Amino acid sequence: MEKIVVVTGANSGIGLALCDRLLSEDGRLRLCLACRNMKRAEAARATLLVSHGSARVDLLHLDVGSAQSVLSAAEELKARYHRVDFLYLNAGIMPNPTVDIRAFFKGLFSRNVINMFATAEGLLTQQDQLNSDSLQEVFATNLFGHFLLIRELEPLLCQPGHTSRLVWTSSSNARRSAFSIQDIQHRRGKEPYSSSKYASDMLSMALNKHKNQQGLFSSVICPGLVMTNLTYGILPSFFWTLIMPVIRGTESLDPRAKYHSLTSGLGTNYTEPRRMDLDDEMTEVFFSKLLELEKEVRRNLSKKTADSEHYQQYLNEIQ
Ligand SMILES: NC(=O)C1=CN([C@@H]2O[C@H](COP(=O)(O)OP(=O)(O)OC[C@H]3O[C@@H](n4cnc5c(N)ncnc54)[C@H](OP(=O)(O)O)[C@@H]3O)[C@@H](O)[C@H]2O)C=CC1
Ligand SMILES: CC(C)=CCC[C@@H](C)[C@H]1CC[C@H]2C3=C(CC[C@]12C)[C@@]1(C)CCC(=O)[C@@H](C)[C@@H]1CC3
Repeated sequence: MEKIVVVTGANSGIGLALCDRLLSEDGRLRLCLACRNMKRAEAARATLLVSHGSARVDLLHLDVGSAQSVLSAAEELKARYHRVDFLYLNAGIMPNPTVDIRAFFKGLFSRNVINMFATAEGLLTQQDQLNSDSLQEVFATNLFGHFLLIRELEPLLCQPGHTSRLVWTSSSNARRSAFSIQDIQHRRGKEPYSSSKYASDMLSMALNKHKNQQGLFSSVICPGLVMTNLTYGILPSFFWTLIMPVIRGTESLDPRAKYHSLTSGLGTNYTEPRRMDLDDEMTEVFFSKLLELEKEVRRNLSKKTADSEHYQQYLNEIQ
């Protein structure tokens, strides 16, 4: 049977490489590239078709950082497909990253050096902002937009007698201490990326608890440090070329494990499951907070739509 695979943030970096790999593994699948920029999505499709000429590659406009766009994209998916077998929740941002150079050199001569290179703990901060739904942009993009998408796609993901999979592109930068259950959007901190990735680890576990009975399974992977637009936003490419041979200590289906992609000292690539630092009770509280926030975002959207309809009606009347 033809498998339907949807990948968010599929037009570059890890998402595009993943699509290429998926098509190499199974030429019969139907791939949907869900991207916010259709020009880039078309270019990605063209690239994929060069090496997989007969592949079925669809495009979908999806900005995971906008609740309205997520709802429209979900409607479109429901109109196009009867089922989604794999949903890769890959789109992600790390805006305005700053590297703490002092902490880097301090860490270089400490016992924590390997952990520092693998997780960037204590090295990276970002500057976040509010998006058009008044949510923190990193939380909205890396986590909440994907959560809303899953909720909207439940009819395609939870089908009797059928199994569907969610795969989150998380990170070894996900850290419990960067996340606060009192501040799930990370409004007050300086590590929104780390917080959002920890939140996706928790959400994956919560979804397994709540949705496994309905045939929906979620897992988390960490691709390790990969040279993409995201990393080029941290440091320029020539710098990475210089330090990459030294620091390519990469990370990557047990619901409590994160699948880390790693490279040994001899350059052999392998994956290793590692247990995530998750707390059952906090995960449940987080899940209910997301459901509450979902209601609020939906209420605000309906109000916005009603307001613009009234305004349109008013304009029609005065014309
Ligand atoms: N590179 C690395 O070392 C690591 C990356 N990751 C994770 O991997 C994932 C992919 O990142 P990576 O490939 O590195 O970086 P890229 O910047 O190359 O890819 C990110 C993708 O997400 C898309 N995207 C960003 N914001 C949105 C949005 N609002 N709606 C839809 N799509 C969006 C981008 O689209 P556009 O081109 O339009 O910006 C792009 O296609 C991210 O979740 C990242 O956190 C995890 C661990 C390590
Ligand atoms: C300033 C100098 C000389 C070196 C700085 C190196 C760091 C910029 C670099 C070391 C470990 C890296 C790392 C990431 C970003 C860049 C580093 C901090 C990530 C946080 C990138 C995104 C991810 O999701 C993680 C898996 C990466 C972990 C390692």
